[in-house]
Amino acid sequence: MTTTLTPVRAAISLYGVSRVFGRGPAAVRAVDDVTLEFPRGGWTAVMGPSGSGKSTLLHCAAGLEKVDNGRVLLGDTDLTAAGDAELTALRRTRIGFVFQSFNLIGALTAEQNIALPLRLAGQRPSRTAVRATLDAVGLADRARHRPRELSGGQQQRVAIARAMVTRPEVLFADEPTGALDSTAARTVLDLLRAMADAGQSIVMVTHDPGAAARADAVVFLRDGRVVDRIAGADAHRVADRLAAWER
Ligand SMILES: Nc1ncnc2c1ncn2[C@@H]1O[C@H](COP(=O)(O)OP(=O)(O)OP(=O)(O)O)[C@@H](O)[C@H]1O
Repeated sequence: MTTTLTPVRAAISLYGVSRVFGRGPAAVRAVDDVTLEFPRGGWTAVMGPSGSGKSTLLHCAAGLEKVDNGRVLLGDTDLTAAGDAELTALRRTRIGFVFQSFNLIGALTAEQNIALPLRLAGQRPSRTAVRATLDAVGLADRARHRPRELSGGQQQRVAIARAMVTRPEVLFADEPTGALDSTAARTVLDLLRAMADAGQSIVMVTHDPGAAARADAVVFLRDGRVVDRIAGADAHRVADRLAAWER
């Protein structure tokens, strides 16, 4: 008999994941028994009414937040079984995270911001590698600029480059276009689309049906639970579906 190993299909798998804030009658089940796979090489958007648990789910999936119940797997690595040191190492090398507010370090140039995760992971960043990452987000000519000398859209692209410099298996983005005007948002979404087309796994929380429609699939949350999933939908269909769950 031959044994074949089944390749892990999902970039991130959640099994029965719950995250509860507070205790007793005041307890909030921000994520409530969620079982969900984010496919490898796919771009998934997470939508839902305000307070439905999107950010908490994203943080649990990225190992930024402990879960109260269930398991989170990155590929076949169990994040929920990892100790703090292992989790820190995983977050630095195998996971990238982009925030709505960019979170760049103001005193550092674009290329220094991008090199930071490599330094934190104990590597000596090569200037060529850092410049290549900056080039990939269309900002080769902004290497020496500090965040305040960049537009919001450029800052977010530096933040994406910083998240990507370690070649993470999954890029998580929490409202990456939430602070951008529509032109800058489109540039950032074009970049994410190109990355997904090149095989990058992306999980993105957004309120914007237009942004969600650029993803391959949209997962809808309500009261901490997954209530719906659609694929290949345009912005109108995403907006209609979101409105239905907001009622
Ligand atoms: N640290 C915390 N302590 C207590 N309650 C929290 C905490 N973080 C989130 N919550 C609660 O958990 C629920 C889900 O919050 P979460 O931020 O995940 O929702 P969201 O869908 O991302 O919301 P929004 O769209 O408004 O950003 C909310 O009821 C929120 O008040």
